[in-house]
Amino acid sequence: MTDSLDSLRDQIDALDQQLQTLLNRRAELAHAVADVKRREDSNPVFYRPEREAQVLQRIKERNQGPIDGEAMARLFREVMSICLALEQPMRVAFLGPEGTFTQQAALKHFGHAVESVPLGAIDEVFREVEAGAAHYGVVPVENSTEGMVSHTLDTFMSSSLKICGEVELRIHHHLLAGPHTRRDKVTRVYSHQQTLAQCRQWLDAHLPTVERIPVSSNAEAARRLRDEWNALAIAGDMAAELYGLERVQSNIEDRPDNTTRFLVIGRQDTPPSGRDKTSMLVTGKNRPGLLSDMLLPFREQGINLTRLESRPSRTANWSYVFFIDCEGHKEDPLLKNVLERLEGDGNTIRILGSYPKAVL
Ligand SMILES: O=C(O)C(=O)C[C@]1(C(=O)O)C=C[C@@H](O)C=C1
Repeated sequence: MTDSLDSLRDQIDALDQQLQTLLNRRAELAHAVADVKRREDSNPVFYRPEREAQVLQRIKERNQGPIDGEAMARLFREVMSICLALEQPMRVAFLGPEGTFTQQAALKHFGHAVESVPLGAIDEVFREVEAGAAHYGVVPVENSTEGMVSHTLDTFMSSSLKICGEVELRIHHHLLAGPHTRRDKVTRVYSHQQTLAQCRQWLDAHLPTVERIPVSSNAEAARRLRDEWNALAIAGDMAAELYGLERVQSNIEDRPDNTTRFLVIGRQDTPPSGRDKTSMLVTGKNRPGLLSDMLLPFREQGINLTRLESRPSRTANWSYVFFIDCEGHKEDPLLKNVLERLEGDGNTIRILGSYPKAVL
């Protein structure tokens, strides 16, 4: 005979009580961990990205369902966010305004117990963290459709901050209307330049005569609709919700796998987690074969490169800086060997950071 509704609810109540007790016990242990950190270090680092990545990865691997592994990991992400806030309240700066995909990425990575602080430009996020006004920052670094965010790469060249983590976000763009929008009188659509480019084919097919106006961010595009009657905007879920906009059409991005990668920046080095990446800046004397010689040690040691970008070095014309991402941690023997080889060949290397691969 199947259980009655009341009996099932009684079982749920009993489990909820156990879960509540266990979660508070876990929080007590987080407090104790914070005490150990304070005893061991006069300038303790409470946020441990390598530990969080290990916890979340293990949650996903051992999950038996029926809750989906990703959903279970997101649940524990929030539990750890609350535990970390008990150890030390966190301020995380991000490329604003409120409602940007960067804020979405910051909350996905740190959970909702952090104080997220919107700033107007990428270099302002770096400065906020450098000044100690925020513990960490989150900035966009590349999009699968439009490529790299050059302002982020350029800012690293003049910053001492380290990369402590990465976040990958599937990007869905929606066509939005404001409370005063007259659908039959629309003459313009607002969005960030990259977003307009990522929706180019859809706009050509559906709004070919509507003027496309780039603004500083998708959230700013959404914000403008509050006061305008002849405009539409393209933005994501958070911006639509934040500014109370109506979805005219969902998911208008040209590429369904459109993903943006974000970097977490801070002032700490991150120990190995077991599933890491390393980002570095490499410069060398401009000569034929410079780049191929730079890449040879990686191939010889069997280390996979995940990104390679070049940017003008700004020190001399036609002199370039190479941004290289590879798998592994800078403490790994094979990668250490590669770095020694590169320096031995006369290149200058600056490790931007070794950090856990994105788990969520
Ligand atoms: O293990 C630690 O170092 C903790 O502080 C505990 C904990 C957790 O809740 O599991 C919380 C914050 C850290 O970023 C990592 C993990």
